[in-house]
Amino acid sequence: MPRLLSAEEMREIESAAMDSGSVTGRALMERAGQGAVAAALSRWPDLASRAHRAVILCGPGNNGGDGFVVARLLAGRGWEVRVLLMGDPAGLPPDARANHDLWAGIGPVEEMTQAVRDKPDLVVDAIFGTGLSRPFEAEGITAALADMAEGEAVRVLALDMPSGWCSDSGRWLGEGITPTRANLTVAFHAAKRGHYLGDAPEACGALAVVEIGLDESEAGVSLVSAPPARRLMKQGGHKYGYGHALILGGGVGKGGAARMAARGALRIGAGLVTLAVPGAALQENAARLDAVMLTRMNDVRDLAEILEDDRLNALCLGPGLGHGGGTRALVHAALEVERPVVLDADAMTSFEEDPEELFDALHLGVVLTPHMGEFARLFPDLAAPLKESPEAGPAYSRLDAARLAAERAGCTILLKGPDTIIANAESAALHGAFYDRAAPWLATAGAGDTLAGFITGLLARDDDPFFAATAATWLHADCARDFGPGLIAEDLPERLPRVLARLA
Ligand SMILES: NC(=O)C1=CN([C@@H]2O[C@H](COP(=O)(O)OP(=O)(O)OC[C@H]3O[C@@H](n4cnc5c(N)ncnc54)[C@H](O)[C@@H]3O)[C@@H](O)[C@H]2O)[C@@H](O)CC1
Ligand SMILES: Nc1ncnc2c1ncn2[C@@H]1O[C@H](COP(=O)(O)OP(=O)(O)O)[C@@H](O)[C@H]1O
Ligand SMILES: [K+]
Repeated sequence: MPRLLSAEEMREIESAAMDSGSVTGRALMERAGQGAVAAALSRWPDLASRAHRAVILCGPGNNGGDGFVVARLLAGRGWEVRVLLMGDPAGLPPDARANHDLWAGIGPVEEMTQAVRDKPDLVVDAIFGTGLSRPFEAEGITAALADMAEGEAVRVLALDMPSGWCSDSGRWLGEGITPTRANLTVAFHAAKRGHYLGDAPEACGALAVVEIGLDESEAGVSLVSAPPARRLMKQGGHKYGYGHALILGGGVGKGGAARMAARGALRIGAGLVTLAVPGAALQENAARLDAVMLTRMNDVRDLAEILEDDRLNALCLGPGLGHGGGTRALVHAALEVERPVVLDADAMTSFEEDPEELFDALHLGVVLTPHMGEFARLFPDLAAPLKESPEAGPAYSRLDAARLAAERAGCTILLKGPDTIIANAESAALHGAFYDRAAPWLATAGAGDTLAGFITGLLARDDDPFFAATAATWLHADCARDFGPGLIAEDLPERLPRVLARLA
């Protein structure tokens, strides 16, 4: 899986390469500028066909240095280029200063005033990249960038990050100031976490990652990519070889969520799936189910009895289960048998008065699948800082919150959203439903129930919670993308055969 870096990890990789003598900072900066120009011309071929007008906004650090390189390269293509600098050239770091001086031999460096009134063909935002450490305070500039990226006439190219967004957290560091936007953001060497977190992906527009000659490394967190087909296909054997998932369902008239989870678990390849519901709800469920089996479970004693069959090797509790003491007792019984368990929705919310009671009972085989609301009920102190405006970068992120939660809970956490984070004590990964993987159709009732079913089905086949959570998340988004507009949650399991066939 591709790696997503923090600013610090990026600086370490860069320093290690420079210390080894394999590359200089100047060379990296030159390649960054070249890569940015190439990415822009490839995205907008009309800009490649003849000379145009550009305004380059350079900041006080190395991001600004990249901007001077871009200015020089565009001028070399015959473009009319204006360069505006924020701050004093004497304060620029050495490589940026050198590129400033090269540009100064070609054209003037103007002071960046509050407003950018020009309407050129291309504006390059090289004000701040990974080094932004304080809130960005220039409303005139940020509003102009946002405006231009919104309109049709001017293309906004951001170097590394649209300025003002924190590249570690994807959060806007400028309370009360209009957030910047770009039409294309070019990241150097690797994408940063902020390209896939929070509201920043939307502000980035499109994302291109350009190679600048640094070696691949294991630093960072994974960006979830397609799961390996070999772990998803069936190769002979008996249905019990693919596990038997048990999904607990709700009472009369409340069975839809669990039925969708059950169907998801079966479609993703669990050998067998059984839905356990109260006696009163058996009939209505029987009328809606065929391949999914049904069993009666009126209370926790029934559940304990059902679980005596140890072929039931993955459990799902939550969708439509109802809040309260009854659900808490079921969760305890499910956790006691120490089998892989997905706890979703009501199974988590039932512990909001005393999350510690839940944490004490969790084990490594558990996957908790909260959306932000549910997360805040179980981990209020970890969620609260995400609601306050950050005062400095790098800011606390959803990734930080999910990792801390996983540590506290001692299991795998899957924090849902367009940016979904999967974390446990050993690993963390981020799935971004952005750019060419946008899946806005997942914002529909029951999408989460289906995801819980996908995870449970994979856990029945392969008891690795981190794999199950990441693979299910990728497949879930792929099903939504494959279906497209008009998606409702029931469609998700029905798209799995196509998505799986494409992977094979
Ligand atoms: N690390 C690397 O390997 C490479 C970095 N490159 C570029 O260098 C950038 C990082 O450079 P820097 O670390 O110099 O960081 P930046 O250029 O992003 O900004 C840092 C500068 O801005 C100042 N600053 C931070 N917040 C401010 C605020 N709110 N108002 C005013 N000033 C503020 C800092 O004091 C510092 O002088 C990357 O984003 C990328 O564009 C590229 O040249 C390629 C290689
Ligand atoms: N705009 C979006 N883009 C991508 N994925 C989304 C979006 N909105 C929601 N999702 C995904 O859809 C699912 C919704 O789950 P959840 O909030 O639990 O809904 P429900 O309770 O209705 O099932 C999650 O997997 C979430 O990551
Ligand atoms: K920038």
